[in-house]
Amino acid sequence: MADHHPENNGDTSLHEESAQYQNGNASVHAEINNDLVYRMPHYNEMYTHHVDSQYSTYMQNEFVDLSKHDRETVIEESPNQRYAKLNTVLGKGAYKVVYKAIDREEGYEVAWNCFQTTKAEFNDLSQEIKILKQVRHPNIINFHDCWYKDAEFIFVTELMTSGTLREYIRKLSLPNMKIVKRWSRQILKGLIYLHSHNPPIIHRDIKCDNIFINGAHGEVKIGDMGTAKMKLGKKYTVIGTPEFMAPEMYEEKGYNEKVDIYAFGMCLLEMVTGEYPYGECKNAAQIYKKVSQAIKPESLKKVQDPKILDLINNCLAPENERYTAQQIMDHPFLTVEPEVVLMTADETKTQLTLQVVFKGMDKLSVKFEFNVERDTAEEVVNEMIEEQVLQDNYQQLITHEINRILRDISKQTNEADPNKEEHKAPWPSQPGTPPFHVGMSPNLNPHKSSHGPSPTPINLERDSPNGTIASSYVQSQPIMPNESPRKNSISGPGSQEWSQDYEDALPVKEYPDETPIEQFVHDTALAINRDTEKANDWSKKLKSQDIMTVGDLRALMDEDWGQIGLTVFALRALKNALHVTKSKG
Ligand SMILES: Nc1ncnc2c1ncn2[C@@H]1O[C@H](COP(=O)(O)OP(=O)(O)OP(=O)(O)O)[C@@H](O)[C@H]1O
Repeated sequence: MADHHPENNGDTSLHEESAQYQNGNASVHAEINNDLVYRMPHYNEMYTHHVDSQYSTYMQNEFVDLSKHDRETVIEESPNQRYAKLNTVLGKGAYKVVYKAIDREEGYEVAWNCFQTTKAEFNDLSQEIKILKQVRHPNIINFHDCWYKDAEFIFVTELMTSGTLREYIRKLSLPNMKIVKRWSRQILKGLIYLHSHNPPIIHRDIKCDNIFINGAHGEVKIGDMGTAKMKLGKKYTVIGTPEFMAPEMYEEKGYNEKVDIYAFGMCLLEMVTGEYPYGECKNAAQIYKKVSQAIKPESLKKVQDPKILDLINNCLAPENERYTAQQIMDHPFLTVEPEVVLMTADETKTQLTLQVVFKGMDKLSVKFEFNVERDTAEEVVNEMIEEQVLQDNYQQLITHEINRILRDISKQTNEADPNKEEHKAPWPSQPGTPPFHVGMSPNLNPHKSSHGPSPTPINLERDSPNGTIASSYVQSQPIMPNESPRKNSISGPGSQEWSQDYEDALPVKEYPDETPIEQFVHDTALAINRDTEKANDWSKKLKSQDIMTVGDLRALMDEDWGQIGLTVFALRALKNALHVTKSKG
């Protein structure tokens, strides 16, 4: 066991004299008559020096060696016999011992937490327990059941398979930004949920040791929920983990859920630097001094990325300036860069179904058809932007992504058949080649695509037997838990949506041939949630081609439709509306 020496380096701040300290990674767990109790945050480095002998019995100098447990056996059962505790210790903290257990009803492995306390303190927790049982969120460790037995408060929670975020950070040395973003978003989702509770649920001890990982799916969940109050019930006052404590927590003026945001900022700092915040401080007193003087951790100087720096600085700002969890989620650092994935391709790899996916976000993904011989990435992306199914800031990225897929396909096809001329496409050949600008399109077809001044006829019917769909897009809703995927749902920007049978939304009245084109266009645009401005734009384009009435539109030949200069989406809507009015009228 490592020796613990009280450190005194001349600082005269609070608690200094009695500080027991191992190194910068220790956490303060308790304050006993002004004495602070520290422990190493990682149980495998358990050098806890607990003044409270009741806990020090199992805390001091223990190292959990899971390899000793070569055979798992049931050693205890819950009063209702649903949960069976195994002899495998998952971990030990300053307060809890956590065992693996089995939920016999569901067949899941669960975590059996043992927390020493008195019956009176347990009874005091009834309100917290009630709330904990209601907390249900994919990014918060589930609380299943609890009871009191032999001076222990025992509670069963969801089991996490891959340890804590802190251990993961150490394992990966420095996680890449993609992982940091993914973890952060999951933590924030949990915090948004907790803070939107009425009254807000404050975690009070957010830190990388209390955030758990399921490695197989990269799931991240906030743990150690509600134990702040339990720890308060001890005969000393828990003050949290100083490195992660907002300044207002040190004061006795009260605090709100923003303390979790401050702590999240410190977690983010640890994630991006791999360093425990305030590692330069030798004890909690020094940390307290810095925090109270608004001096940020040294490791913050290592953060180069201006977006991350801005975000962390905001989290560490004074309470009234600090962002909410939702505002952090909307911060530019955490906005997700979408990817384009190839969903399906026909045998000749000409007709593709592609999808813009915002991974890990509740953003709508956009699915669209792409014909390699007729469409270009630029045109399709521009069209999606014009139709407001894609934000214009993604223009370059999505164009680049589509071209990347086309390059891959072209490469594969050439490898399979090097003599096949038409697949020697002029796609950008270097991975880092800037995306094409409009007008520099890698169009394979000398007759141009379905858009613009093209002599190539387009068929706007989705279920066209000859499959000559140009680029229709289908925006699909994110699949929420307990919700089955919506089939081919089409939605406009935001939450406006129209379903696959959107024809029902189209105008039903029969439009006589002499109906002014504006009226028909306006009704159609409105029915599919497009605004008046869009309708006017469509009408203008139609009129510029001398299409003044519904009769003029009906008289158009297929190839004429391609000359109107409207997006495929608009053309489809109008054509379908004509078809619907005819069939319904
Ligand atoms: N749900 C869980 N699934 C798997 N392992 C867990 C779970 N909860 C806790 N553990 C393991 O048990 C260890 C001790 O838990 P924890 O850190 O929450 O205890 P604690 O006494 O509340 O400590 P602290 O107050 O410092 O957070 C953790 O480090 C982790 O390894």
